[in-house]
Amino acid sequence: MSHCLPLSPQFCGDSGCSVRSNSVLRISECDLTVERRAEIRAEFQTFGSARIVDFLAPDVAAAASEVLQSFDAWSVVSIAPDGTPICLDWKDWERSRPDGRQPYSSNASFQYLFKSYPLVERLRDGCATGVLRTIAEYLTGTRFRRIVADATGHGEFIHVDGFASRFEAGHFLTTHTDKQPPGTPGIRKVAYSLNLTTQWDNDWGGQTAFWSDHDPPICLPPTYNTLLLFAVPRPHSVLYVPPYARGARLALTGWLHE
Ligand SMILES: O=C(O)CCC(=O)C(=O)O
Ligand SMILES: [Fe+2]
Repeated sequence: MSHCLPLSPQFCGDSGCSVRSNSVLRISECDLTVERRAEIRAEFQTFGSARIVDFLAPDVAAAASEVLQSFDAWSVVSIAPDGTPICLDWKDWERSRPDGRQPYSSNASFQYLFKSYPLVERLRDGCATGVLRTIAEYLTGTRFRRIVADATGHGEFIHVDGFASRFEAGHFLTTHTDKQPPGTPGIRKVAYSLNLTTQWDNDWGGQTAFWSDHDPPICLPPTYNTLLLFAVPRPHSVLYVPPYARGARLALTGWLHE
């Protein structure tokens, strides 16, 4: 996946997005029993993926969901016909492509179209604010890395990146493995996706699908406040959100690097 380039603080673009941020993150590590942690690890080791429900404290998840719902600093990301990644402010995208739900046609086998916000980059350049900043600090901190190391049986992770995504009608992400783009730091070992959509209809697409030559596909609906972890590389996609979908699929996604 491509990501928008970091901006300098004067160009943050989300200065209007002041949010309450005093909630203290009380997250799964303390809440998960030893048995539950062992179950999650066994699930990950058997299936290459695991889900942790009720991941964020309820007030934190609700605040983040609300902020992302009314967020304005999205870029539309996609791949241009010549194969170059696109990352355009969503308003410019709509101006330049009045039917913005239609992706560029491309000969490439990989294509995507959705709204993205480079949360961890914004944390680093000092632009992330409010509850999103709090969560970004948590996701890049040692505690989250320890939880994921425990849940997956991996060794220590050295680096975490992440972005927020918003999939609306017409959006999708075709099959890819999350294999490391050349020149980026670390080695991706585990992908995470924390869903923050409060209400989602199964008929609205947006499921995370895992594909295999040998096993039946696995199709996971975006479940609110559930953290999905899966091993990298692994073929997966986010299914097309049809024109009749009335909601937006909101998630925080990224990778833990070894
Ligand atoms: O949001 C998801 O479920 C997965 C997203 C994904 O695969 C990606 O951004 O690379
Ligand atoms: Fe992916």
